Amino acid sequence: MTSPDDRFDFDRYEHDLTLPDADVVDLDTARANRTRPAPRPQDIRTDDGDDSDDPEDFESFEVTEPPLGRPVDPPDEITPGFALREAARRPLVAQWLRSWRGVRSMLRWWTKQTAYVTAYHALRVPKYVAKMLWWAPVGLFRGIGRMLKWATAEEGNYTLRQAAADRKDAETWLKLDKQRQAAARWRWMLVFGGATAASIAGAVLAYGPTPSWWNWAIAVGSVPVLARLGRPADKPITDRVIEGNKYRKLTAELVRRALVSLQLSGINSAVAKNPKAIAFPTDIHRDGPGHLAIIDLPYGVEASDVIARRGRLASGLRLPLDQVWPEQAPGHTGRLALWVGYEPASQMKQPAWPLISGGKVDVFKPFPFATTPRLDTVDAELMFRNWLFGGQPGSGKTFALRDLVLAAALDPRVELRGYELKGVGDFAKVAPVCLEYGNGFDDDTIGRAAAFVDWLYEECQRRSKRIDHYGKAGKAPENKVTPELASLKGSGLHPLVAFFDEVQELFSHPTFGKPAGEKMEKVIKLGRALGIIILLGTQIPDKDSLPTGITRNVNTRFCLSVADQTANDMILGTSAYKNGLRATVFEPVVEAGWGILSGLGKPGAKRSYYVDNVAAERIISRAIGYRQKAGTMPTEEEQTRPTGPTFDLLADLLAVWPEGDAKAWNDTLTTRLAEMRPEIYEGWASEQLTAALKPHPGIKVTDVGKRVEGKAVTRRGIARSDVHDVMTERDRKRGAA
Ligand SMILES: Nc1ncnc2c1ncn2[C@@H]1O[C@H](COP(=O)(O)OP(=O)(O)OP(=O)(O)O)[C@@H](O)[C@H]1O
Repeated sequence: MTSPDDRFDFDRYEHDLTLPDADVVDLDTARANRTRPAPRPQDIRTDDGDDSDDPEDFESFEVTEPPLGRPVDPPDEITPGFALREAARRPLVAQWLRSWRGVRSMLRWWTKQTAYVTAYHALRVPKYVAKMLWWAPVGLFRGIGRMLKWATAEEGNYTLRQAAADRKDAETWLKLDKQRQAAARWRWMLVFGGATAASIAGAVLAYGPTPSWWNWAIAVGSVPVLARLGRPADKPITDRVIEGNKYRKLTAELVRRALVSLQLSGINSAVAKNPKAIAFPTDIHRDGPGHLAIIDLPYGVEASDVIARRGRLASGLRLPLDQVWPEQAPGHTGRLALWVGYEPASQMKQPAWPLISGGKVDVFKPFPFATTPRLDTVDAELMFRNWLFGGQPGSGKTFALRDLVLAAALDPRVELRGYELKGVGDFAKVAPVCLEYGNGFDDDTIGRAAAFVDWLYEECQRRSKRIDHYGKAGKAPENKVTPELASLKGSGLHPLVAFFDEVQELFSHPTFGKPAGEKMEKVIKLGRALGIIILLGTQIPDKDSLPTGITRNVNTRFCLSVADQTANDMILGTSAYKNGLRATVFEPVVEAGWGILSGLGKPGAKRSYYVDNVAAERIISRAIGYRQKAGTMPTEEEQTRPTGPTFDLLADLLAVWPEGDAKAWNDTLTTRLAEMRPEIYEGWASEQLTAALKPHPGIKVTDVGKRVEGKAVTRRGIARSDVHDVMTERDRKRGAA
């Protein structure tokens, strides 16, 4: 049977198949010219001879790789120059030796560790001595036994001789025995020599004229050695210093294990395919009092995914939570910086605040405010910033807020005004340099705090006119307060720091809360460029206690320990928790001062400097000195002190109340008040009394009807029981404070 190909007349149709413009190619030459790719192992034939020339061989055929075209889309390969730059070169000098801070923290850690180990063992010396005395005799006999065994030179040789005997190899056996005898000869000589010398030394020590401390010195030198020889291998003389959790030097393996233990599918599936999917672009190295690992996570895994699982990571490393500090590393979102301290942060001693011992502050420049887990200093700024401090009771927000107020006090240009609405006097030390200061959570103080917010708004308006004026004069190029304008006496544009601690008391107040919140939002928006710096501290971050308009506009936030995600995000902003900024990991009281600082560089965990009342007093006395020199110390007349009212309206009202009346008209009351204290109440009408009673929402000003000469007359008035109740409550609160 013929195949279809056999029936085709190639010669006849050849010219029809050749295209006019096409080249006629000699296929044999073209094939010969084609560069052959290297054969793959499976293509290499093992039969001998050149089969391609064998016309009889129909089963074998040449296998060549299909010719590869040019890559359509060449892979982005790292160019050699770039790769070289990126290559992790080992640092010439170890990282920890490069900075004084690194050396210091290393030495500090080492000294601390050595001191601890020394003290630990020193306490146990009696126990060690008893153990040594117990095991030393055993060691003596064991040592003699070992020496005798060594002298016979049987070790090793015996087995070889036995093997020769088994093989019936007499010649080898004799050679080996001869060797043993030669070795044993000089060993025995040494043993006898040593034993004689030891006996003589013993006799001299026992009966000779040697001082007794020699005996002690020899005992101290030899007993531990003998005890070491005598004790069983599993019973060390000394106790282990560290059990369980301890500092572990970070290794790539440890980090990989911990990351895999997070159960992040992106990490686990990548590592299952390629164990090197977790990469380390630089060596793990010492960094401050701990080790730092820079980690490139598998493709698609974000550093924030890991940061959000800090607890699991610490578990994977078998370390306490506050020893493990993952952070986003610069470069790309999948690069993680994992710092592991030598010891938990709660046990690391924070250095003292540099501003306690000396130094002025320029609010236009950064000053130390906090430390990182590595004990690096974090600088804060005040100018053109508003701050929000949030945290549950005992988180340390008042102390952190006070640090900023103390720093501001050290700049004599700064005007300080503030309210502490908790009423315990945390800011009392700062009061002497404040132009306005209030302390308490009674309606009176809260009312004044609200009035202060109104005043701040008016101050914004005044300042904006001044800025406009100086801007036209070319002295405020960006229509902002400049250091020159701030220092210019009489410019009215000096920095003004207004602080409100426990501000939730103000914003959640039934009367003043809403308007104060709205005004504060405006002040925060307008005041920043005008040199007005608002510092707010709150413990209840919900929309009533802290209007969202305020949180949105505050540019610097310090979120200390909070109970839940909602509180966390109220302070740090939406999605902060999701992005791994979680102040919920800090424990109140135990980790007081720790929080997430955002708005100043890279957000992360920071601990505010701890300044106690004694140190605060020292700082303020220095601040008073600077202010007196600069002529900016507020005089007593200038200072507003709402804590001790010069008159007590409520008490005065009760004193002048018309006998037997449950309700009284405002007019009647103001007339009687003016009679009693004309210096204060002279000229008061009904409206003044209504306004003065505003801080006391418990006293309702209503229409009160009375009969005057037989006719019913209605005027604005109040009830005695309201005044009485509010006054009792106020006095009770004051007593508690
Ligand atoms: N940076 C810090 N380092 C160490 N301890 C601190 C630090 N800050 C505060 N503390 C301690 O924590 C305690 C509570 O601090 P603080 O009064 O500031 O907390 P708070 O959050 O304002 O709590 P509360 O609302 O109950 O007043 C302080 O008495 C102080 O001893």
